[in-house]
Amino acid sequence: MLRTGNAVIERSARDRIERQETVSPNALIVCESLVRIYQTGSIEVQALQGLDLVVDSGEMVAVVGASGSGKSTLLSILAGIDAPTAGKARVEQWDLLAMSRADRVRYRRHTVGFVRQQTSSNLVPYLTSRQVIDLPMVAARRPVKHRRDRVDELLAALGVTDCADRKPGQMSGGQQQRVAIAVALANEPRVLFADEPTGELDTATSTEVFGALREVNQQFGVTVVIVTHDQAVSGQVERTVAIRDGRTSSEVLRRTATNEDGDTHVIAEEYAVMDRTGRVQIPREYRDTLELSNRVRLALETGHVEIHPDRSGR
Ligand SMILES: Nc1ncnc2c1ncn2[C@@H]1O[C@H](COP(=O)(O)OP(=O)(O)OP(=O)(O)O)[C@@H](O)[C@H]1O
Repeated sequence: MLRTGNAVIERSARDRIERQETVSPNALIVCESLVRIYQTGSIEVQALQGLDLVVDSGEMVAVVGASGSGKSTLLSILAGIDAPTAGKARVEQWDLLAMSRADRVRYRRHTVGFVRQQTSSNLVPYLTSRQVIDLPMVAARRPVKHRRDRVDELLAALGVTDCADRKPGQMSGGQQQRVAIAVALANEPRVLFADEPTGELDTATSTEVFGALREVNQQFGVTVVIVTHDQAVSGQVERTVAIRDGRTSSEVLRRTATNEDGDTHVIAEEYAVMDRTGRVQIPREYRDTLELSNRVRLALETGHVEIHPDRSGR
């Protein structure tokens, strides 16, 4: 019981310590209670309403959610394109709420890479692949020899060496997206963000582009965060984070297990996401099935918590 002022203080200190411990030391991206409000005239839209997310260094994560749930807003904030209204957002050592304009330029140039859905908007119509991959390195004032070697390395890693001297109009959609990934990786960012990178592509080409993202994740150790509607894509990453109404609502974790006969299979488990204050969203189908409404009874059992419908009749 927290009756006295001192006890309350003790508890908040403990909560703070527990909070620090819950963020893994390997965390590269940390969002806590992140809020983004857009104001258009007198209308206010809360695109992010207290979103929590942690992504570890080297992870490949898919972010899914209905249209308007806040996925693109989240990615724009993390990529340094948009600024949050409140909350906490950290990528590597950068605090995204307290960056100066110069910091933001440095952050976008060196820490993150971004691939957009529209294949055409990632590239420049009159530049060849070699020239467009070189551009971010010219902006970062990298030496000529380094630039030349890095272009060759990226073209080879993404399987588009044969497209080195072609312009976007001379390449397929899949080839254009692979060159776009190379452009995003030119300055060796820690994180690659991709907003619906396979949205304009057919299934076979989507698989090819997704394979390229996986390849760079493994080969270069770059952390990859993909916003997608594509079930095939989200089903192939180890972690899928679902956003609903501007908050993270659930996560699916996948792992490979081997049975007694030595056969391997993928196990996917869905988890609800609990926020910093202990709030958990119960899926609608569970609420409907058990007729859970505004009041439920909680019971702490050994190793789990039970939620019961309110049968008090009041
Ligand atoms: N610049 C803006 N001005 C006003 N409202 C905006 C702006 N950008 C996004 N919104 C609103 O914020 C909410 C979240 O939008 P967002 O684009 O992040 O969702 P999304 O999940 O990426 O959707 P989609 O899958 O359709 O791209 C929506 O209600 C949207 O209308």
